[in-house]
Amino acid sequence: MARYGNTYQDPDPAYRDTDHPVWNRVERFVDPFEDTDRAVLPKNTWQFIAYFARQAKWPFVILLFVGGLVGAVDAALYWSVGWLIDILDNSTPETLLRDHWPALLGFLLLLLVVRAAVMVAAAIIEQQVIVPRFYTMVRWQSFRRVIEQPYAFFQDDFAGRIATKILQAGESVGDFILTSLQSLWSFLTFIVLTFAVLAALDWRMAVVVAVWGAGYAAIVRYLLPRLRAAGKNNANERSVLNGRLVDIFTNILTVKLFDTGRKEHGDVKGALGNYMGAVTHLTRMITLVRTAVAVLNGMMMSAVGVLAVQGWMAGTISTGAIAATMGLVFRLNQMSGWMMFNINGLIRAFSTVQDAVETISVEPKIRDRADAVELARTTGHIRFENVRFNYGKDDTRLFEGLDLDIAPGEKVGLVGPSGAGKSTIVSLMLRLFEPEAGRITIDGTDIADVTQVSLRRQFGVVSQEPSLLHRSLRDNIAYGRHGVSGEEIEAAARKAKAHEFILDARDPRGRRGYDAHVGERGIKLSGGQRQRVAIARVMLKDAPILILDEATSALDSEIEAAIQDNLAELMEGKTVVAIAHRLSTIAAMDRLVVVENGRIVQMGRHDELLRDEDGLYARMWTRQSGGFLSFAEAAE
Ligand SMILES: Nc1ncnc2c1ncn2[C@@H]1O[C@H](COP(=O)(O)OP(=O)(O)OP(=O)(O)O)[C@@H](O)[C@H]1O
Repeated sequence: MARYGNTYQDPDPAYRDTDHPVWNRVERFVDPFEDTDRAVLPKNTWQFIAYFARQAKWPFVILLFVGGLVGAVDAALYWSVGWLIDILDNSTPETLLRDHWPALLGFLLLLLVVRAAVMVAAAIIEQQVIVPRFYTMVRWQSFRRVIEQPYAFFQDDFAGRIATKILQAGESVGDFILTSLQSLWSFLTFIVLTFAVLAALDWRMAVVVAVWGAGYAAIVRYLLPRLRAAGKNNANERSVLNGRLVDIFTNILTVKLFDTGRKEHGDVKGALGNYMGAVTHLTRMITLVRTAVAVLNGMMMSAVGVLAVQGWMAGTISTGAIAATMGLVFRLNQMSGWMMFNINGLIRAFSTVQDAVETISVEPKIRDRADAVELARTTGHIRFENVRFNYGKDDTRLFEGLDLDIAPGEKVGLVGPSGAGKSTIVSLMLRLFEPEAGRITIDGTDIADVTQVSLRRQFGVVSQEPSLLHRSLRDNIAYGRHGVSGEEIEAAARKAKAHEFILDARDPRGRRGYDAHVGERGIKLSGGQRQRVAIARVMLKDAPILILDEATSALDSEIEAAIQDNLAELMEGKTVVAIAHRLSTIAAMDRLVVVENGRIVQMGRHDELLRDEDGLYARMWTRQSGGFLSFAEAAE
């Protein structure tokens, strides 16, 4: 029987040929879904890069070797041209093959086999191992750390920005190492070999190359930190712009309804302008670099050329040696121009990693303790003991010495004006935030001593605006419990009065009923329909504590009445904490807790509270019922 909920989804069948016997042989070098037990990734950018590089050590060691060989083969080719010219000069068609066939064969092999083998090895490691697998490994491990961040972390950042950081981390770490090992390393090898060849011919030419190398290093050294700073600015402005665009499109309804003055045009223009400014700053640096390199290279090539011709005239350098020398320095010129782009790419990749590290390697403010225990199914006895809490604001305290004891199976309604702290009480129970002082216990165990997963297993939460994931309705309901059957999902949907509308559902891609997808590119559900799906999800979860945060606010009275019986069944034997502005929906609870400005000002049953006519509850009740609605009516 099919089971649903929290199951790993196999890759799309279209990508199954990734299990190819030949390709896989090399691709298996890196296991993208392996992980270490390190809780927080390194905060230092270099250490962050090294941390991942170590996990794919062998491909990178091979690449280091191959990168060096690329430079050596390149130098050998130019040197061979000179050698070829000299032996042609000194041979006749009759003697050429007879005297030089082994060397000529070697040259042919260099061209035909060695060069190709080195190139293919580099391509395989880069394209088959690093790009698909190593990138995925970095992204996977980054995602796993970020998802462990507490709720507040996600409230303080844009969802799109966090997602981008995870994606970018993979490619930037990979690109940085690839560029260093391939381009930079083979370039350095080439310079050293060129220097050696020229030194053997004429020490003055070697000095020219050494001076050129120092000049090149000076340009890099002077402009590198500046380029780096400009690159970081660039990445920041880009993500601000991206965040702003995503924010606008996420809140498009508000923008459509309120932004009549086209304020968003101005804001986007501002962000685009800043981004362009940062880009301009960066590109100016790049132009300066290119100019400096062009001038320096021109001087180097002319000097070596003059010295080489002088040597030929003096009879110390052969024609072939001139050809080899000029070939080497022309190649150096070509490489150095292109290396600047690579160095620029290297810096850009580094600053992107730096930027991503600031999001990915943050120490989570709330973490399971090392000795955290699994909380077994509780009876739902919740206690707040002398809890002090604010939302990181120094001046105001929301809760100061809050005490609250909710007995197992008790049904408690939290009541109070907007902003009183009702939702915060619930958030603290769920450990979405942590108290500054005091403690919260469930069945006598401090919730700070248990794993967050086992704590949240105790709770079924239906909130005012339940969010549904962009998946099928079935998966959304099955999200409540791992491995449920289709029948159980349907039974829960029936109880939550969701079954009927689900049967009629059809998403834009033609999937119907429980298979229809919800969300941005799926079917659009009304607030009430979403709440019913969320109620079905919680019914399946069957947790001992039920939190109803305005759980039925979006339902019309008819539907509400229809699911009320099932809600009563759902609440049976469970501890319930309900928040509702519509007091009539919670008037029948065992106890009402009235909160005002973070303090509990009244507690008792509905009728008891009404007796205190000047009390906050009686005043709120009178206002809502217009003074006409009796408790008997409300409790019906
Ligand atoms: N994430 C947050 N960061 C900072 N302050 C917050 C945060 N959430 C709530 N607050 C503040 O804490 C106070 C209590 O908010 P809370 O949401 O608990 O009130 P509430 O009684 O549930 O209100 P409502 O009935 O309007 O939902 C409010 O002043 C609110 O502005």
